[in-house]
Amino acid sequence: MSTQHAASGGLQELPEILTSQTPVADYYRLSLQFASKIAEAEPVTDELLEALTPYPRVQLEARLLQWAQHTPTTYPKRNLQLQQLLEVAKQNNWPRLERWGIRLLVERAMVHGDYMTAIMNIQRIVGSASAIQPSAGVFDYPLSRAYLDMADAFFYLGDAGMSLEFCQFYKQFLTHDAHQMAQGMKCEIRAYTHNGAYRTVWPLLSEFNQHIAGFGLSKERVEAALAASRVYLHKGDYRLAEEFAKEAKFLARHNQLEFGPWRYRYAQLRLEAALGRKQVSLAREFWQQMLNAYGETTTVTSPAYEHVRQLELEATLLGLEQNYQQANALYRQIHSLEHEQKKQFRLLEQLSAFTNEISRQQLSFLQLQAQLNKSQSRNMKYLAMAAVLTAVILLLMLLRVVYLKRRIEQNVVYDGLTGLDARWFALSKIQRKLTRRAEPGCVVLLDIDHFKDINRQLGPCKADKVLIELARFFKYEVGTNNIIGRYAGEQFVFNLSNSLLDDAIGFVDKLKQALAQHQSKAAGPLSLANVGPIRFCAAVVEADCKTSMDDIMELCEQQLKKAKSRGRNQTRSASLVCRAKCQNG
Ligand SMILES: Nc1nc2c(ncn2[C@@H]2O[C@H](COP(=O)(O)OP(=O)(O)OP(=O)(O)O)[C@@H](O)[C@H]2O)c(=O)[nH]1
Repeated sequence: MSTQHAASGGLQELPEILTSQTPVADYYRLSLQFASKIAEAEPVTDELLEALTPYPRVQLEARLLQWAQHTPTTYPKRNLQLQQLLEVAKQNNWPRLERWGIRLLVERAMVHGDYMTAIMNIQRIVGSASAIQPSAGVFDYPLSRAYLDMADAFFYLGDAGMSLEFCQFYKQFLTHDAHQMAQGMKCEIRAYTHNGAYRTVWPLLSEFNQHIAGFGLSKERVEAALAASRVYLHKGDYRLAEEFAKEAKFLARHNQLEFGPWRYRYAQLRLEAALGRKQVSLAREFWQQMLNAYGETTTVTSPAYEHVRQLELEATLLGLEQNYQQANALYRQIHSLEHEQKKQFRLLEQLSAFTNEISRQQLSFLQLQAQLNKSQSRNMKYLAMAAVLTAVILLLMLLRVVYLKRRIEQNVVYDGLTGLDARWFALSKIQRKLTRRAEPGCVVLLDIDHFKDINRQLGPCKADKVLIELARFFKYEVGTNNIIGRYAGEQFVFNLSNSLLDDAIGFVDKLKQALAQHQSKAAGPLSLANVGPIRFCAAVVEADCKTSMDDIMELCEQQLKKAKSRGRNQTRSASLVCRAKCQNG
């Protein structure tokens, strides 16, 4: 177990905090104490756990450590305890502690040969493990480590194919890490050897040798020799298997690496080679060496698996020694253990079939959902397009309606040819002006002389333009303070506010002169330049607020008729003013 712990990292930088009497200082002091406990591998005491009560995350870390420190004699009872700690980590969203707890659970399950539990728990972290470095620490569960554990669990469970897959996952993880690559290769060699795929094993073994030679990995050289020995054993070449086991022993001794687990491994390989060659006494010797080495070591990867292997080897040995009774007893034991494992394996198969079915259904559901989403989005697209199109059509229709309404309004309110106010509109405005004012004003009705001749001379279209130009001219002269409208064909009506009768007659005279001048200046395309002098007769009627528009216009028409009867270019006037005071409004 590593002696480094993150909690001690920042402590040297914060001496004041450590000496102060604040809750934060307490926290750091206790963290320090906790870190030193890990470093010295002292048991986490209940007192320490109690002292850590105000700091639940640190306390949970200490609880996990305490769990890990206990010898796994009461598995799986204590397993439940660990599950509870994991639940706390999960509820508080402390993912690293959760992963570390799962790792402890997996390690314990592997030791007890409970490979299925191990596999199921590793699956729990695969989605959440973020740390991938092999050095991510013992207080976490890096994904690379999880894959290797998965490969081991499947191998010991007897599924070398699945094991191989996880070896390859593991190998692909950190290709730049020489040790990890070597471990991945070993993992693959083990699976291929188990499956008897020697054609694949040999090149892989030589690749492994090249790899470790390139990095000077002396430990791995021992491993390579052990792996080669295992391959030859599987092939039935016991002599070469013995040679490579001896080579492994030599390399380990040469590199001062001869420690328990390896002594156990090469003794086991030599025992198997001796059994293969039916060298009974030699096999018994290696058997003893193997047992001695096993006693020295506590770090055999999977004690449960090794236990079965040992039983198998011992049974074979006893068989060769013709001690059939004991051999049979051992075989029965192996059979029941294997039966247990097979049960586990079958359960696992059922589980994976079940999870595969779920994944398949999930997949088809997702595909269906994707299709639905696709067609839904396509429908939505069409719907949106139709909505936009309808909106555009409606908008265009609305604009058309507004336009037509305005046209209708304009035709009603304004004269369509000249743009002046229509007769009724002009008269009602003039009436309003008159009634609003106290002073009388004048209304003028004028009629263009001999317009019939202009029509005849120019034709109706050009005569229209003459009318338009005349309207523009009169509007300009009358000014914006007064109202002017088209009364009928070539007749115009306008008012002169605040003008007495004489002023209005004067204005009409000036208007006649101005028209003559205007026409004389007119040139080019202007229609006024193309006709003879235009003159008009006018009727000027003075009125006030009391007179009705009908009376005014009736008088205007009478006066106009009189003017015409006198010839052309005449003006006639009359007054409807009673000379009494008008009331405003
Ligand atoms: N081009 C055109 N001619 C119009 C329009 N309205 C009326 N007229 C013409 O104006 C002429 C009016 O004829 P009359 O009422 O006899 O009057 P006039 O020819 O001006 O003769 P007096 O008014 O008696 O001098 C007719 O020929 C109408 O066709 C119009 O909007 N456009």
